[in-house]
Amino acid sequence: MVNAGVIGATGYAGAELVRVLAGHPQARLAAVSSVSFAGKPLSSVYPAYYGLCDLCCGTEEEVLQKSDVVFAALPHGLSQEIAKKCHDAGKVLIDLGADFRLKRLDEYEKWYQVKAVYPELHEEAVYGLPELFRDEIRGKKLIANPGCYTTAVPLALVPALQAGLIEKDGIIADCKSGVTGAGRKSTQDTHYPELNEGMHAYKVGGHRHTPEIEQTLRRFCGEEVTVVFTPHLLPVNRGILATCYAHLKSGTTLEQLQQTYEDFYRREYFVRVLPQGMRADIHHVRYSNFCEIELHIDPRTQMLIAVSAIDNMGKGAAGQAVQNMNLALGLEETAGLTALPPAF
Ligand SMILES: NC(=O)C1=CN([C@@H]2O[C@H](COP(=O)(O)OP(=O)(O)OC[C@H]3O[C@@H](n4cnc5c(N)ncnc54)[C@H](OP(=O)(O)O)[C@@H]3O)[C@@H](O)[C@H]2O)C=CC1
Ligand SMILES: CC(=O)N[C@@H](CCC(=O)OP(=O)(O)O)C(=O)O
Repeated sequence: MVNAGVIGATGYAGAELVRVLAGHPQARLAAVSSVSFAGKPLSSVYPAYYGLCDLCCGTEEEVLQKSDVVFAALPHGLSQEIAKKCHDAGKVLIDLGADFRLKRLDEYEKWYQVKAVYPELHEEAVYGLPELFRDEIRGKKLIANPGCYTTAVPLALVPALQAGLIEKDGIIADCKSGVTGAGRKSTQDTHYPELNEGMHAYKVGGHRHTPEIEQTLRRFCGEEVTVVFTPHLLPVNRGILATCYAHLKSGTTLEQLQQTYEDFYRREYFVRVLPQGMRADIHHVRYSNFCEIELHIDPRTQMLIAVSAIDNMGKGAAGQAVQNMNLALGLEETAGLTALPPAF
């Protein structure tokens, strides 16, 4: 059995990790931590876990001591010291935050306003998007788990980009997120009367996921890529719907695109390329690690429209983190992640 620990277990991503790990056949939850709820059972923070996971919230140090694999689900800026401690103690760290995602440290420092204190750890970290970088993740000890938008958008675009079926200029990612993406702390934007029955774009023209999406796309076309990324807040709990637009290279057909995506994801358990006529829907992937992709061509504008759907808490956070743990430890990649999404 693998001893897994969660730092920041009282947040949405941490609590979802606890739920996923509870169903993992080869992992046991060894320790969880919180600052605000120190000494209290996790089930007092999330009553759904009462009688099922009554572990008390301890300190970060306790998690580090008791775990072989540490998951950090903290606001950005807090994982660098944890990574250093895990490195020194030879433990695996899967960081759900953004501290190790950007390889260009000037970009990290600019977008997150944080100093990169251990450049060698940033160098060592691998980007945990298994469908795109699986071989880099196997056996590694420091894994940067991508965020929700930065998973949904590249999965929708990379097959076409790598195959040279779309232009790298003029890519647009128009995305909608459920409110759990904003974390547990309430704000004016996430306050029920102001959120319910509404929808708005936010951080337009400057969201910090933009350089992360560009970093991934760059790796599949070997050149700089600039993306227009616009996120919107949807009045639902879970889900990311990413509608991605790109100019087609002359002569590209829908049949060619469909075949390219089906071939690219043929062996991927978690990615479902939908046949023509089926719709990608956040409803179909809730509480799961699955991603659905739907493909269209607009013949008038000669653009690809690729729509992907994931659960921001699943494939966009905790599910993918467990998939990364499985890969890092040499376990079955799908272990603990095979439950069907609820049908309704
Ligand atoms: N929600 C999502 O869809 C996704 C989130 N992520 C990333 O995962 C991370 C966590 O996000 P999320 O769970 O949504 O956030 P929440 O705000 O829901 O939770 C934050 C957690 O961090 C802890 N925390 C906050 N400040 C500190 C501090 N100064 N020292 C120690 N612990 C602290 C809180 O613990 P306590 O207050 O109990 O001490 C809480 O457990 C973030 O980096 C986020 O960007 C990534 C992908 C998707
Ligand atoms: C709705 C909402 O606010 N979503 C978050 C993204 C959540 C996420 O993916 O977190 P990372 O920043 O760790 O990638 C946002 O836009 O910042």
